[in-house]
Amino acid sequence: MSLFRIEGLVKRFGGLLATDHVSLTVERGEVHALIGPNGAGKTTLVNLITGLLKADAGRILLDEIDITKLRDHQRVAAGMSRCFQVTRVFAKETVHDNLMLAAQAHAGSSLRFMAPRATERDLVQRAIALADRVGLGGERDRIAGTLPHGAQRALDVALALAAEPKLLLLDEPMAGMGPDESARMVELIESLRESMAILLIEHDMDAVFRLANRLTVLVQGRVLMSGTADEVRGHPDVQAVYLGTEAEGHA
Ligand SMILES: Nc1ncnc2c1ncn2[C@@H]1O[C@H](COP(=O)(O)OP(=O)(O)OP(=O)(O)O)[C@@H](O)[C@H]1O
Repeated sequence: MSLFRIEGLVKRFGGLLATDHVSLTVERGEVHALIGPNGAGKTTLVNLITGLLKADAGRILLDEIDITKLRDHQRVAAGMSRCFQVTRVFAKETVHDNLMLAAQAHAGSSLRFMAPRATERDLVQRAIALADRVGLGGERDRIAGTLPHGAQRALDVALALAAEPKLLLLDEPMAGMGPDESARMVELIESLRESMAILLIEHDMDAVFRLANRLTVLVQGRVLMSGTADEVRGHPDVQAVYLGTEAEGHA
């Protein structure tokens, strides 16, 4: 069974079908990229998945649990975590304190931690492990707002990992990055795929094609196709509406 399934999802804004009966699956261990030209409905779909928007029809299942009607924090508890285009890092706190807060929030919401209660030492260990996991082990005492942009995004990923997600949603993780920072983010995402499924929304097509096992192409709210990188690249409709000159450089 697929870890994550969207079935016939619909979202209307007045007369506009922003999400038009979208279905897709994400398997365990998969990086699944969602691509499409501007206005295709990627952001709307992400907001439906995370619970920021309510679907008009259809279902969303995570590990066989129907999460369609769950609130956003309940979806996180069910195993879905999101990284934001706008980072939620507390800029005036240290890297370590940011991670402590995230670990604490998860301990408070996780039944596993309830008995026995997570001790301060457990949380410190967890914060250290999270910093190491995203390559910020040497920066734990640094004030988060003084980190370079790429490192702040890595910290944002670590905050999402604190919830121990089964599915991680990465919404434009490379936005605003130069080539070196992008390359480091690709490595980081690569290192995560063994322990969780990833749904990646990203404009950087080099990164997308390097990372994704499968891609879903959205056009005008509809799924044009889902397939491997080669299948997507070779599909004439995709080339026409998306990878062609019409949308060069855009996602
Ligand atoms: N709250 C809203 N009210 C009305 N229309 C909306 C709303 N949100 C999005 N839309 C419309 O829905 C369509 C899909 O928008 P969406 O932002 O999901 O696309 P996108 O693929 O994320 O595009 P981009 O890459 O430009 O962010 C667009 O036509 C947009 O104008």
